[in-house]
Amino acid sequence: MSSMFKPKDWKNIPRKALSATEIVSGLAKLDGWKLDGDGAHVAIEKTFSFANYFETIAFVNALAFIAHTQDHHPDLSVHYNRCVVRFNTHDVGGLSSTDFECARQANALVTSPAP
Ligand SMILES: C[C@H](O)[C@H](O)[C@H]1CNC2=NC(N)=NC(=O)C2=N1
Repeated sequence: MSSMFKPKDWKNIPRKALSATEIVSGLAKLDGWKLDGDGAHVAIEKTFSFANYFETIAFVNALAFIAHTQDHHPDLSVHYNRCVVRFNTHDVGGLSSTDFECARQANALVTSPAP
């Protein structure tokens, strides 16, 4: 299997739930993401908008690639011209740095690089 498809192996990487302070400072660095829910169901969420269904599904496919390589899977709500993306880490019963890293990568999919 080529390394580009190799999922991250979390077995020997300790993960912890972020504190409220860490969550607030993480969100401040992420365009368009907000906090939703609480307790073990707390999540970060963003609605990505597109011109049509084709663009929406192209985004979903690119996001699936990120989810696979990170071995971290968002909840998705897919509509004609938008996709609501929610990350949380069920392994820690809250939010971890992986949620923020995946959210950063999701944003990068729709952000054009500086000229
Ligand atoms: C064993 C496997 O790596 C874990 O269960 C991964 C899979 N994908 C996951 N996805 C999300 N969103 N949260 C997790 O805690 C999580 N854990």
